Amino acid sequence: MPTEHPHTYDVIVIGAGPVGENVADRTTAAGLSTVLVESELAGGECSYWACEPSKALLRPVLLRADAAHVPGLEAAVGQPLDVEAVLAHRNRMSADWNDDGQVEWIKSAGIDLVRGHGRLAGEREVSVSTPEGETVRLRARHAVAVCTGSSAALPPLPGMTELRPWTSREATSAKRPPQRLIIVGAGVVGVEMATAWQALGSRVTLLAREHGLLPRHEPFAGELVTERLREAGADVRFDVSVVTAHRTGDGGDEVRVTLSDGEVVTADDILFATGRSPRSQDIGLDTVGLQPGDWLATDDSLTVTAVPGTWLYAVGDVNRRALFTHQGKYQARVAGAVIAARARGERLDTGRWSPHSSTADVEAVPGVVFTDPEIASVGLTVREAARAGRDVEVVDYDIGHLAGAVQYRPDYRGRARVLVDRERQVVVGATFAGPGVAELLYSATVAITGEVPVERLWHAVPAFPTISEVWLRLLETRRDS
Ligand SMILES: Cc1cc2nc3c(=O)[nH]c(=O)nc-3n(C[C@H](O)[C@H](O)[C@H](O)COP(=O)(O)OP(=O)(O)OC[C@H]3O[C@@H](n4cnc5c(N)ncnc54)[C@H](O)[C@@H]3O)c2cc1C
Ligand SMILES: NC(=O)c1ccc[n+]([C@@H]2O[C@H](COP(=O)([O-])OP(=O)(O)OC[C@H]3O[C@@H](n4cnc5c(N)ncnc54)[C@H](O)[C@@H]3O)[C@@H](O)[C@H]2O)c1
Repeated sequence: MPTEHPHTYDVIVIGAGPVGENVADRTTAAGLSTVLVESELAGGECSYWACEPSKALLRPVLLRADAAHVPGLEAAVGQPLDVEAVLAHRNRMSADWNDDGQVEWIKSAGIDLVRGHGRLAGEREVSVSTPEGETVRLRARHAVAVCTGSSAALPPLPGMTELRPWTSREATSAKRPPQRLIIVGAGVVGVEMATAWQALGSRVTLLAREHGLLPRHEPFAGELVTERLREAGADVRFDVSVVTAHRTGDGGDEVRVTLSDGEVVTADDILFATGRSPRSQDIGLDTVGLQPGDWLATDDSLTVTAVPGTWLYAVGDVNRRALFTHQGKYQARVAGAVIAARARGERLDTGRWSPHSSTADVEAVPGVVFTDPEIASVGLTVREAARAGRDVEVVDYDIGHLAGAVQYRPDYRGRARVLVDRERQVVVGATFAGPGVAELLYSATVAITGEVPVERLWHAVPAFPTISEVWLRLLETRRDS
């Protein structure tokens, strides 16, 4: 039976992933009473089945790939990885799938937490089905923020239940490496998990329906990752899709996949890394006139524009603007400021790059793919610039020519590209592909969001001998071309 009197808060946040937690933090800091509703583990996908465990699996792999090529270290790192130790580290970095630490933080920030499945129940109302079988009704004075994230999207193949495929959840939490692993999908999850499990002892077959890996990146990024994956022993195939997939053998312990080119591939497990779906199927969208299962479109203030009254917000993966933790947390800071301003009756400041406008998740989304080599990108690619009709200069440089790169790893292979807006003379896109480039990305992000004139970049002098000298070489290449 529903309880009689709804609990009233200024703000209700559905979903205590990294994004929901940050919305709640900002609204609480602004003096608004806030409740978080969480159906699984506070901390969300990122903490337990995405960023944290995947990077914990990859860090030893990438460090070893670098160290194995540094003179004097080959022998020291020549042994196979200690798989048990890597998996134990992964478990620790996932807090052993226990959210006590997060709950403690939520309490210490002055935020209330209600455990259970939250659903919108009309304007400013949320009903929560608790694990105890009760229904708790919540009412918001000002805002409801939907921060329910995304889950793995599986292709519509027959027999999926019997196939028992891995999604990103199993790929990041598996207790041991399968002997053979088929991975379907050439995006970020596919290539990162191929890199990790191949190094941890699985024989990986990576199936791309595109003609290359990482189709949303500059083509050279996917080419370098393909080269290294093949050197590591992975079977990387392009232009193929799965026609049928089923389990065979004793107890169904073998997966048998027929491909569009007629080939048959077998393995112990199969991972579908084929994109994401919004977690919006069962959150009461129909009670506010929206379609269950849809992504929640917002304007730059993160307000769901299809619902009148500026009380409903969608923040993080569920709005599909930029599916990254850091970008969702950026949106959370903006949404928190917007909710607080509206609650105080203030006018919003919604110009580009202003406190109430989520601008960077359109103009300058940084992302690192933690493969060997790392791929770090922000802003436009050449393909995106062409699609948007932007007139850009494209400047390329071979990072392997840098003294800093050779110091880093004598066999360094890598490439950098920046796109310069011809009219405004500012950088609008950058991609770095090579070992150790992840930490370069912030410099490019500052150049783009700060709209730093290219001529001024000559005065930003990179230290010798570092990989950052790539900035100087890119400027010289542009000047001399
Ligand atoms: C394998 C993998 C690796 C990744 N690595 C990175 C990385 O290195 N860096 C990076 O920036 N991004 C990475 N991402 C993306 C990142 O995980 C997401 O962008 C991020 O988790 C989105 O945060 P969120 O809070 O919007 O959603 P989520 O993290 O999905 O959290 C949503 C929360 O809402 C809860 N919830 C859902 N429905 C309800 C409901 N009805 N009631 C109550 N609670 C509900 C869920 O239980 C969950 O806790 C990775 C993704 C994957 C799949
Ligand atoms: N390091 C990071 O920051 C990181 C790591 C992992 C994931 N992520 C985020 O998570 C998001 C999801 O990643 P993802 O790799 O699942 O999705 P994605 O959209 O990046 O890639 C999906 C891939 O699957 C392919 N695909 C889709 N349907 C298919 C089908 N039916 N058959 C064969 N191939 C199919 C696509 O062509 C594409 O190559 C990313 O957009 C990224 O923002 C970030």
